[in-house]
Amino acid sequence: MGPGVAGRLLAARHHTRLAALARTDPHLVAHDLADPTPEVAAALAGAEVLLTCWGAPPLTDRVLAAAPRLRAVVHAAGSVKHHLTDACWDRGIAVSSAAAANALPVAEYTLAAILFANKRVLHAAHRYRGLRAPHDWPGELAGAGNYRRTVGVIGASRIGRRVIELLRPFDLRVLLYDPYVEAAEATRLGAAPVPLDALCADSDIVTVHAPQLPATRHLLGARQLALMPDGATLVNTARGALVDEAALLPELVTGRLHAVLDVTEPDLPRPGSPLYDLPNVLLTPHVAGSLGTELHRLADHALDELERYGQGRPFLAPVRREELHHSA
Ligand SMILES: NC(=O)c1ccc[n+]([C@@H]2O[C@H](COP(=O)([O-])OP(=O)(O)OC[C@H]3O[C@@H](n4cnc5c(N)ncnc54)[C@H](O)[C@@H]3O)[C@@H](O)[C@H]2O)c1
Ligand SMILES: O=C(O)[C@H](O)COP(=O)(O)O
Repeated sequence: MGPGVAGRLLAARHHTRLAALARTDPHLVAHDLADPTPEVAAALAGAEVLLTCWGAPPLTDRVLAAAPRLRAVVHAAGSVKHHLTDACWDRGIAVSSAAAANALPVAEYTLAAILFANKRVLHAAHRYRGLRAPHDWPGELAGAGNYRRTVGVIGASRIGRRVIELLRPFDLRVLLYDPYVEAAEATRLGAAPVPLDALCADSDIVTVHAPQLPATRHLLGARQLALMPDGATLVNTARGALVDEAALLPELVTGRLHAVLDVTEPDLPRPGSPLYDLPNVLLTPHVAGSLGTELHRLADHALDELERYGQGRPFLAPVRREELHHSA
């Protein structure tokens, strides 16, 4: 685990818990691979479990060769794609990640974005700031409200599924586009399965939850964006690359569309990008899933998994080899 990340991720109680775990099971060790001291190399040689996170160096063939006793890897973050290789599965090493735990905060952010978009909160706040006298108040905001509005969810991923779940109590129609999900499964989740173009044309809010893959680059391109109704909102908490930003910008600059963007491409828009100032855009710096206490959620999840491993129980959130190749 990288030292900076460990500092943000592990609260004092986690260090205490980790130390207690290591005491109860002498084979359970967690060390900082970023600091290749002889002591760490020796620890690696005896390590049965590794705890990794963002910022940790990838478990290359060299690291794996230096850890002959390694039986399990617990990744206290999302996708393991940039941290592990097939070699882990070839060696039968059990892998767990906190991607499922990370899904809830992102889904919560999305729910908040959807509700605020429907209530036209951004728009109202912007107008309110410019008011000089009460009689300037714009009155009813046309198109505002939840009643009978439609949310289009792209991707029945871990996060997409949680979003659909969180939307259940509201008076909203939910559409789902996911080429890998059967219609019956979409219906069971509580969403109507539709093709991508139909989702864009029929949704007041389009929210993106697919992984970044070659096939999903610019999934929302000029055609899909043009299909979105006037005044519709795009919510992107997935990856900037899924949306063709060059096609999105004019739609935002004219005010035809609104957007809530936690991710962009690159993640921090270039200096001077209109995204920073447009009144119809809410821009956040990739924080939907990993802000403050949410990092502690990931640490708690990872320590639960370490504890289960120590007790000889299977992981709650095992990662299949296929996720290396299909996940974000
Ligand atoms: N903003 C944040 O803080 C934050 C945090 C965590 C994850 N993310 C991002 O959110 C997205 C979802 O993450 P996840 O862990 O839920 O993903 P995931 O790994 O669960 O997604 C896999 C699923 O996506 C669906 N999918 C695959 N290709 C698709 C396509 N072409 N169109 C529609 N659906 C498709 C399939 O159902 C597949 O099972 C990812 O892009 C991830 O990087 C962002
Ligand atoms: O934005 C994200 O996807 C989360 O911060 C998790 O990232 P990761 O999947 O690359 O760990």
